[in-house]
Amino acid sequence: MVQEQIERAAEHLGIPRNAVEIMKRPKQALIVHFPVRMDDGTIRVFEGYRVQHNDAIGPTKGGIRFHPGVTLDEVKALSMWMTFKCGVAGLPYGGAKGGVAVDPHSLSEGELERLSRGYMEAVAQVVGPDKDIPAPDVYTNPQVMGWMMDTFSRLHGTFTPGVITGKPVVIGGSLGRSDATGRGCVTAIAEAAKDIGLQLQGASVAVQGFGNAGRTAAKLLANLGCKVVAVSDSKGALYDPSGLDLPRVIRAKEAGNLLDYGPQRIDSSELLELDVDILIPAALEGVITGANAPRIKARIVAEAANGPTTPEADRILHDQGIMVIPDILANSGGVTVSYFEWVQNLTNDYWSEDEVNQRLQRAMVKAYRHVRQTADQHQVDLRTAAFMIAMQRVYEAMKARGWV
Ligand SMILES: NC(=O)C1=CN([C@@H]2O[C@H](COP(=O)(O)OP(=O)(O)OC[C@H]3O[C@@H](n4cnc5c(N)ncnc54)[C@H](O)[C@@H]3O)[C@@H](O)[C@H]2O)C=CC1
Ligand SMILES: O=C(O)CCC(=O)C(=O)O
Repeated sequence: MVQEQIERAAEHLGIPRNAVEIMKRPKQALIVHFPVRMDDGTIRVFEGYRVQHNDAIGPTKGGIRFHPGVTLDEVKALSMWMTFKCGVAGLPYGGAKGGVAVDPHSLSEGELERLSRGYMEAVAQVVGPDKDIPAPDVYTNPQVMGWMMDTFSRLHGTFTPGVITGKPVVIGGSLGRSDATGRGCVTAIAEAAKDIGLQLQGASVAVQGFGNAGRTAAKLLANLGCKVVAVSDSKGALYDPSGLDLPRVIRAKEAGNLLDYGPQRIDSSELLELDVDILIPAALEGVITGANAPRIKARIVAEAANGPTTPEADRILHDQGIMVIPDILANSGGVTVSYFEWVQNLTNDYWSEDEVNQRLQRAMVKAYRHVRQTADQHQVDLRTAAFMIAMQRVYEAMKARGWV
């Protein structure tokens, strides 16, 4: 998918073929196997990855995913999206990603801590505050970042908060980071809504995935007057055309099962095809495909998730006049505030939540407007425009460094 997206953007850019070829592959991929002692005394060996795609612009950056479906190929693609996300957001970073194939929900707290520390110890040689800076992704959270920061700091004998972002605030995390991905996504949606004349007051919203990204996006859109009619997680989906009671949904999710909200349930696959104004895929890749895209009715699809739409589906949505705010723009609020966290760690100067949110707002509006203007100028969709901006920047950095 990402290689096809690169090729599509390259058609509109005058950059040399060798530069495109460099961007189509990650620079390096580390595969590690590390032992973790389980609570019953046995040892399990886990396979983990850290893939660094391109570091022309600066140190690489990107989250760590703990999910049973993680593969090396998936992590490679996610590392590539990170380079272009940082490029479109104008951050001084290249892209990377990490992952372990594991179901963290099947582990005890102690096992999860040993897994997190074991992974960091295994990849410590390739990460660092001026090398590669991890962060949270699916099924990892501030506590996991805290354990990893501690392990790295102990290995180096120096308190090193800048090695990882998304940490608990008390050990150098940034205020506003937990909400940043959803908040940034909502800013992009608000800009897009203005462009197509959609009133957010009363607009209907469906959100696939009710974690860090999806839950915050739902909450903030509800604050803006939208009606959140459907949400889902890995266990199933809720739908109420008159609007879900979000605080009650959140309570059900926090108590262990989203579906305990009530009988307003639908099949998870139906959520994407609901007649809503705004659809937010906020779970995993490849959920909007050539098969279901013709039935998607939303006016705006805002990709909080990475890679939710296949290139074939992209073409179909475009032909249907549906506005897709691409992942590398829509979810770039997370890495933008991660960058703010890293700056705060390196300077020891800590900002208020208001300051973080205001800077995020400015960054998102600027990135969105730049993408929109490029799309209009070249008569391309927003994803192609976002890739064009990012690829041009990466190319210029590679040229300035004498790589091409
Ligand atoms: N956390 C962050 O800062 C960022 C996350 N993202 C992307 O956002 C997406 C979600 O990540 P997070 O919210 O961080 O993860 P999370 O672990 O906080 O939440 C994931 C959510 O997706 C749900 N889910 C899993 N499988 C599902 C399925 N088949 N159908 C419906 N829901 C399903 C889970 O139940 C959970 O509610 C991912 O694609 C991630 O790469 C992108 C940028 C930054
Ligand atoms: O916050 C970060 O550094 C990266 C988050 C991430 O993994 C993503 O944007 O997909």
